Amino acid sequence: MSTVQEHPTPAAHPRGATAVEIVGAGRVFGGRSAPVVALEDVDLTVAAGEFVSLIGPSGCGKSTLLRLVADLDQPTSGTVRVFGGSARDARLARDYGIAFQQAGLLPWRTVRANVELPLALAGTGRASRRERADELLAMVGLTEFAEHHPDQLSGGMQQRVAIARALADSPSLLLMDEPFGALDEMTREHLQAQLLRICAETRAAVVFVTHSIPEAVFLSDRVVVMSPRPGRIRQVVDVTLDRSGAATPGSGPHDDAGDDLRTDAAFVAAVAAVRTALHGGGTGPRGVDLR
Ligand SMILES: Nc1ncnc2c1ncn2[C@@H]1O[C@H](COP(=O)(O)OP(=O)(O)OP(=O)(O)O)[C@@H](O)[C@H]1O
Repeated sequence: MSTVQEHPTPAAHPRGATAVEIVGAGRVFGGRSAPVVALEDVDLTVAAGEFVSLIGPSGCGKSTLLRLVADLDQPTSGTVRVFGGSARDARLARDYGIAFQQAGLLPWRTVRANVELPLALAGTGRASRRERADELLAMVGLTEFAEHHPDQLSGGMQQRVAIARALADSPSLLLMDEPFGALDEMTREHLQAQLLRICAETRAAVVFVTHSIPEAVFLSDRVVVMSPRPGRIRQVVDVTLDRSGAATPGSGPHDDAGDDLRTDAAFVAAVAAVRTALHGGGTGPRGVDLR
């Protein structure tokens, strides 16, 4: 099993301990005649190293919120700060890695060259780039496909390449929009466990959009439950699980999928808490301590 241990763990980000700070953010699409209020008055702070998932009904603004953080779109009201600066500065400084629903690979580059791209942009030398890309391709199970081109891979395989690319430069922040949505269940659980391990090693903060309640609970320190359009934060569920087992490399081929955690009573209770919040039951305790 490949790990990312030989890459240095980044110290706390030089520009501050808060990865993302969103204050009063709104996004209205369209003209005055038929405006679509995608987001309204969203406040959210993600600490450095924190894993936060966004969950909510289709069209509630999850992707829009992530795009504001990535500086792929701008809020019509409120502010978005990333590591204390503007979202634009963070984009230009390549402070974050992104893995979105569409893999977005460059079709003329090989799989390995796609994974190497963030490192090439950062000026990393050829040998180090190759070593890192091969390590990540092993992690996502695509070693044999390093010399292939994206159109020779299935959609799920392309998505795994995109995840490897997002991790290549060990970013302090990962922005992920349903990155595992197209994968079969076994691969999905394997990559969830790998992602936990990577986050434990690199202390990267993650903002993760998903439709899967178990996935959100398995991965997250906090699950942000959004309401139907106009998207607002309905409830934040704090999830306190002991993930040390799931985040530690195992010795067997299948013992890294966090199976123990997923069958734990505390995990099941957290899933129920998020489900209740999603269905509108926001009257319970804000924090759910399940240790
Ligand atoms: N570029 C755009 N122009 C107009 N409307 C948009 C645009 N992007 C998003 N919207 C609208 O904003 C709302 C939120 O969309 P968004 O994609 O953020 O939702 P989502 O929660 O990510 O949905 P899903 O779970 O289905 O991916 C939707 O009503 C969508 O139609």
